[in-house]
Amino acid sequence: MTGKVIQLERAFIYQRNHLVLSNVEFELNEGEFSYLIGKTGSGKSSLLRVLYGDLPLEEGYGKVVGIELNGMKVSKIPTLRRHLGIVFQDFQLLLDRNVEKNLAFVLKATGWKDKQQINDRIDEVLESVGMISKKKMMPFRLSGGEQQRVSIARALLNHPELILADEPTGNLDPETSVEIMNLILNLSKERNVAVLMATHDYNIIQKFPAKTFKCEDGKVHMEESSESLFIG
Ligand SMILES: Nc1ncnc2c1ncn2[C@@H]1O[C@H](COP(=O)(O)OP(=O)(O)OP(=O)(O)O)[C@@H](O)[C@H]1O
Repeated sequence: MTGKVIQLERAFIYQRNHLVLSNVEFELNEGEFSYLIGKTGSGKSSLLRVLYGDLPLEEGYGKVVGIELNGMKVSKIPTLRRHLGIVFQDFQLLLDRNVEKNLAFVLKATGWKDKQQINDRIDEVLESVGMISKKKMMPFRLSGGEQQRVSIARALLNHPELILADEPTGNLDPETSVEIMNLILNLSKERNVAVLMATHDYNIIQKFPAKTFKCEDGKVHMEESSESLFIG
């Protein structure tokens, strides 16, 4: 490892034929927490999608958790995803099964076979997000904050080096957003997991200042200071 979990050099990011971001130079270090901000449509989700292999990197160089994005074969995507945790605004839990089975599904899909190891790992991640008592609950019986805790637990299952979070507090009230931020920041610190979190939530950034990248006018640049932030 180079100590970098994300490296993009002269990267061009497209949605179909539409150029979204050009000449992107971007690096994130091991264990580092950072924000990705910018107005609606500025390219935050597109950048994250390139990083988790959901959009191809067509031009430039890219490496995420040690895996090169250039010309990455579809068959390599599961390997990339095993080293990553992804957290979405709308949680994306499977609604037809309980919390435990949601997590077991991911472990089985990523090659875990031993029942005892699967159970133990599920208990560990649920403990770490304070949700062990809700293991048998169906997702629709949980609050938004609880569902997001489960989705963070799911992201932790395979000991990721990097968590990519796309507006993880976007569907939560302000108080619950602060709880979820505390959880993400503590997990990042305790486990040395890097986080890149796209957000529109100015209150959260003010409350928890951190390194901030901004998508603007088809470019990504680092914000010098949180005082100059403007989020559309
Ligand atoms: N599937 C798609 N096909 C074509 N263009 C798309 C597609 N998805 C997004 N775009 C375009 O790409 C640009 C960047 O969108 P993107 O979703 O990355 O922005 P964003 O910063 O994440 O916005 P938001 O904050 O609203 O989520 C926009 O111009 C959008 O219209």
